[in-house]
Amino acid sequence: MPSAAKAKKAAAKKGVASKAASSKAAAAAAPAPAASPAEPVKADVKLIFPISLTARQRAAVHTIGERYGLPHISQGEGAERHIVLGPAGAPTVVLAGPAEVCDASSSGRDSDQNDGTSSSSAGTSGSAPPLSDDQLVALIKQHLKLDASEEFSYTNSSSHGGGGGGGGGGARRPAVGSGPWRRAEAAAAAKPGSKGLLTPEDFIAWVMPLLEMEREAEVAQAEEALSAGSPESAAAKGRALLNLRLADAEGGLLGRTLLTLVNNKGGGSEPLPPHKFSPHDIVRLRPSKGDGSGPPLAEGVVYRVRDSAMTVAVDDVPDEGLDVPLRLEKMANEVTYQRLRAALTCLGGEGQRGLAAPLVDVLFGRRSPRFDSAPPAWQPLNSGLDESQQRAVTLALAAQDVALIHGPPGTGKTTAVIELICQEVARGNRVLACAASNVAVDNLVERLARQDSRMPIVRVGHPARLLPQVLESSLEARVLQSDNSALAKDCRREMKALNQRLLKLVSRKDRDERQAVRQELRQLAREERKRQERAVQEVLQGAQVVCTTLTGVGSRQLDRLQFDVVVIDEAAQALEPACWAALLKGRKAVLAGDHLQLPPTVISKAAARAGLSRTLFERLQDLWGEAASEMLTMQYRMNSAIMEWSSQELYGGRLAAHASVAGHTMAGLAGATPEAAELPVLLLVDTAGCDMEEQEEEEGDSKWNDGEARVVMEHVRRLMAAGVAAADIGIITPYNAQVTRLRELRPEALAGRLEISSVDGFQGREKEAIIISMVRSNAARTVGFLSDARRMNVAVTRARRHCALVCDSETVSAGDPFLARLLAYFEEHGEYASAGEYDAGGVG
Ligand SMILES: Nc1ncnc2c1ncn2[C@@H]1O[C@H](COP(=O)(O)OP(=O)(O)OP(=O)(O)O)[C@@H](O)[C@H]1O
Repeated sequence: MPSAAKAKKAAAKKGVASKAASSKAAAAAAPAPAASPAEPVKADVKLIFPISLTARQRAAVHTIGERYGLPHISQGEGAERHIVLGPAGAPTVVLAGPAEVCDASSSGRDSDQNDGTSSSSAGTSGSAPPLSDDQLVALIKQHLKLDASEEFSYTNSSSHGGGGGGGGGGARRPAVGSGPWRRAEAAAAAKPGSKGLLTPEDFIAWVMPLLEMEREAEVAQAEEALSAGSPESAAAKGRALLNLRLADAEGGLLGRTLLTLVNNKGGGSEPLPPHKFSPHDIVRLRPSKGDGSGPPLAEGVVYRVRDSAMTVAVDDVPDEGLDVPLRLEKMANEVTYQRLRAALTCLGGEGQRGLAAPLVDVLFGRRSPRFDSAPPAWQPLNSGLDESQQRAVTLALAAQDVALIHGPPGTGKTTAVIELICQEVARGNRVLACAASNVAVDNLVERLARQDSRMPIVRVGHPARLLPQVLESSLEARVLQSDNSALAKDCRREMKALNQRLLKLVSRKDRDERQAVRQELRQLAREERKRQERAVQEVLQGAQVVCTTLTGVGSRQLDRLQFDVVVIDEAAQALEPACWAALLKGRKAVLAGDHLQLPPTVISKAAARAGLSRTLFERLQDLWGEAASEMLTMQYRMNSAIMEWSSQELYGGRLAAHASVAGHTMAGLAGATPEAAELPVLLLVDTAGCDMEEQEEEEGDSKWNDGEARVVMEHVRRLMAAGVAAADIGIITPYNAQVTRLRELRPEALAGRLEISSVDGFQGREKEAIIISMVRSNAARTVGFLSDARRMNVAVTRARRHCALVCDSETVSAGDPFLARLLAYFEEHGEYASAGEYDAGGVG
């Protein structure tokens, strides 16, 4: 290693390692507030906390707010994100960092941790050193004048219930262990008269304008890209594809036609230009030439995207106009907003909440969650369920209104959800199983079918949006198999014959017969509609599990259906209004998710700032916390060195690695060569001082970094030389422009195997080896949205055996304390390499 790089490494190590050590100590102290309620306090100041709080500390501050009845919100985005605790109109106290504790606290604790930072108004500056847990507690007690002897101890939620028939409890029943039931009641008691709680009416009044802002932002984004500029600029933004040729049109997707479009250049063999289309997008097809103002040739849904072809499912194929160069445009999806508004209107009308009325009360904190008094007896169908998964299923089965399953990465929340659904079905209950994304819903359908092939499942959704392997369970496929559907088909056949006859009845003398045929046609049309509707209703009524996306719940077909249980998987990725469409259909709700992974996408920055991206899952964690939730703690993906960073930084050190994965390394992979033994579990490739600066797009604000992209590809070569298959490697970068750059550098032969994607594209997935390209390298030390802890949590925890971080340590460490701790962790527990050596091909 060149000496300059060594010096940089030493300096960087000194700076970040000490922070990592303090973070570890903080995690060990883990001051989540005790769950029991306290007298509401009347604070005469409001506190603004520094952004350097760990995610767990932030969660603790919110819980303290809940506990003492104090307003508490997160404000700002990225580097500006901070928490405000206390009444809105009160004078502000900006908390700077550890020094303040020593200046102002009478406790005198933690003086050894004081690093001399000014306590004045460094405020939300990211440069303030992190507060330890003790310091955070001391500051809160001091400023809010809380009882100094008040204990804030980390509470363990694992004490309620056992699996496989153990556990259980009830609102009036002495809890098993400390049990969630009593905590729920007590927490409810701390909210006398529900004062200060959000009502459904408040929520609707607050969220409707935010949804409108979001709709406008989405429409503006689509329209601006398509009409404000030239078609070429829409294409440059990835929202239009120009000069396409129709290569194929095939029927068969349950009545739709699949149009396959290819690049007109090079006779259709060239790849499509870079674009932002993905399966399920709503699209419009028109001639490539022209200003795009006339009616489109067709509208449809993207069915499949390949490097060199895009397949679109359309309801109606135009008779002509498809033989010219074509343009495909990506549209805004207005239907989603109509459905969200309809669900909220229903929530707003007390009389319209039906069997969900008690649930609504619990979800708005007016009543505490209730649990069965007798322990639920159940025998796991999946005999491999671990203890925390069994506890989660027990809790959800015992719940009468709501239960939350918090599943950190790889801990098997979907596994627990599948077991729960099977158990509910075995009890004769009807289940509505949802998730925000189609992929997540299809995953549920597939895994349910695997668990019990005879389970009557129906997947509701546009066939173009479903994975081929679940088409058989789709509503349309099931409807086609029904008797009523066959009768409807007969009606259509007869109508066709009558229409042909009608065409021939043109003379005056045929008038009476014409009228009779028309009359018959009307009757047949009515009959056909009735049969179709009956077929749909019969299939849906007969299904014990209906699976659909949260948006799909708003479809007309599900209008009158009600369920015993509504299960929402990946709930932390769903907007709260989207959840309501599903929740209003059930008596009880079970939400599984991880609010410490990626939040839902919100396009409008203003709406996100105002709180639209705060999910119901997060809100319920704050409202009921451990009273109604179970955290899964055993993960089945990561080597423990990878897991430990995430566990300490975000999950209070509570994650454990299952023995089957705790020590697995690249050397243990099938096909690994002796070089694989040299691959560390954690690797930091540092570009500091290597002249690898970030660059920015002219249109749009994405960024890329050529130097990093080369280093990443060099590391791919090193992994492959060690016998790692390209399909076992994933490259993650937070910036779309870097995704494009990396794909350009990817050897053609690896195109279908070496996956390169944004963090969002990898959520819920895993690879044996993950390489993260962080891109940011600038003199101003700005890191932008890299500092979002949830994004980085998802990126790192996709890796099973090896995780490599490629970044400029000077920019990244200086830009954000959370990232500084991440780098320190990698250095301390992994290996360090200079990108200079890497770029020259000198490593490995
Ligand atoms: N009890 C168990 N024993 C063995 N393997 C398990 C167990 N539970 C889950 N797994 C495995 O761990 C992996 C992750 O499980 P699952 O997809 O249910 O987790 P998840 O929490 O939903 O994941 P993610 O955080 O990625 O969304 C799967 O391969 C699953 O088969």
